[in-house]
Amino acid sequence: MLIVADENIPLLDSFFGDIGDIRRVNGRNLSPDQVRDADVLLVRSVTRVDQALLEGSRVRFVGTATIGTDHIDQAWLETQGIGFAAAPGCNAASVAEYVLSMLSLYAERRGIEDWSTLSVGVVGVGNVGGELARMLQRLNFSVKLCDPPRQESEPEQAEEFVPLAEVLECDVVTLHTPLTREGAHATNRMLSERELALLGPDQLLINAGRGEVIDGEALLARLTQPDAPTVALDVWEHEPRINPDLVEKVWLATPHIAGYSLEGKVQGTEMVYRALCRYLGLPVRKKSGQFLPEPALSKVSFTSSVDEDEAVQVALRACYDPRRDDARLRLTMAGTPEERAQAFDKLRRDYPVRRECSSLKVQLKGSSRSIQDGFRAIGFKLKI
Ligand SMILES: NC(=O)c1ccc[n+]([C@@H]2O[C@H](COP(=O)([O-])OP(=O)(O)OC[C@H]3O[C@@H](n4cnc5c(N)ncnc54)[C@H](O)[C@@H]3O)[C@@H](O)[C@H]2O)c1
Ligand SMILES: O=C(O)[C@H](O)[C@H](O)COP(=O)(O)O
Repeated sequence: MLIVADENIPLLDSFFGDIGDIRRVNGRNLSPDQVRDADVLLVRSVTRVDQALLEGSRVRFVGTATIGTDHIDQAWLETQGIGFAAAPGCNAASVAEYVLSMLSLYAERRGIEDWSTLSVGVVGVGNVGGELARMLQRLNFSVKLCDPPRQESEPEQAEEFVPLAEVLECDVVTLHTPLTREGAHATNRMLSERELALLGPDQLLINAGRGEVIDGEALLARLTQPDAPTVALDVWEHEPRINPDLVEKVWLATPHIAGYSLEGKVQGTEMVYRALCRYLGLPVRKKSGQFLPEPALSKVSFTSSVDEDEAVQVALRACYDPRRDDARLRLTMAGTPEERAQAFDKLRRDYPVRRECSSLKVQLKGSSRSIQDGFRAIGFKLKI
């Protein structure tokens, strides 16, 4: 069996080595010739999988080691009887930690002592937005949720949700919707000139969903106005050819790495492996946990005199501080458009190992119940 796989999927040999021969490819430029003789195709978000790529090939199963599926023409795969699996939720904790770090940095930037006084609006309350909202609620933030598809399909939970306009009143608005172009709740350019005009200078807008959910031109125009909101973007229109003018105007700019914790990536591989085993009728023998190395930072300890919020944020930023990724991206902005696009992909391909908060043991001497709850909310392991 031939498995053609994106070279950026980690642990290909460990998970798939005994299922078939693996051919590693650059997912960004995959051509029909490279997949024609494959039985299985494993991709990440940068490969468009559709009729143009697969027609006439031997491919019977496609897996994407990602949460997002907007790069896959699932309807066409179905018409061809080609099996398909994604990795829902694999990197949800990683994205939630990215957002929490943003909140910590934003509170500091604004001189806000207690970060939980910021109100947070979550748009798209699925695996990522749901996980984030749970963490925020346990950390005592006031949280508003916007998810019209869920509001409609879960009438018993309907009062949990508010309209987009109400969420846009929060101190922080964070986007976690998929990219959809059709239907009553299509998200393509969901935030355009009109919605962006509702945001003011004391607000932070974060996009960690898909770039096209915000109209980039409208955002750039809004950011040139004196009363513009603060903006943090992880995802961009036209990746990897992102707009350097937008990077310049954005507060924190990262190259689509919010979900790039090692745990998130390895769980993505594991979920696709499990789905392929099911498809082929093979036993599932491997788990992501067996391949995760000891983290470089495995323990932190705090004394009893520590301030609760400060301790949680120190530990959080020790695991992930987006300013490093922002600095790396800005350094690539000087080149030609082609050099910038290559640099964007290179930053993602060579991404340093980043571990989730769950990999860090926190020792708290003589701590209160509420400080323990704060750490637990984000998934740290506690040693009391
Ligand atoms: N930046 C990153 O690294 C990164 C990582 C993971 C996922 N993502 C993106 O985040 C998206 C969300 O991930 P998820 O795992 O939570 O997906 P999910 O499918 O579990 O949840 C998405 C939620 O968005 C809701 N939604 C759809 N249209 C909406 C609209 N118009 N307004 C408000 N809500 C709407 C859906 O009802 C659903 O509840 C993915 O589709 C992917 O594109 C980005
Ligand atoms: O959809 C996802 O899971 C994320 O956006 C993911 O982090 C994308 O990573 P990529 O496949 O582009 O490496």
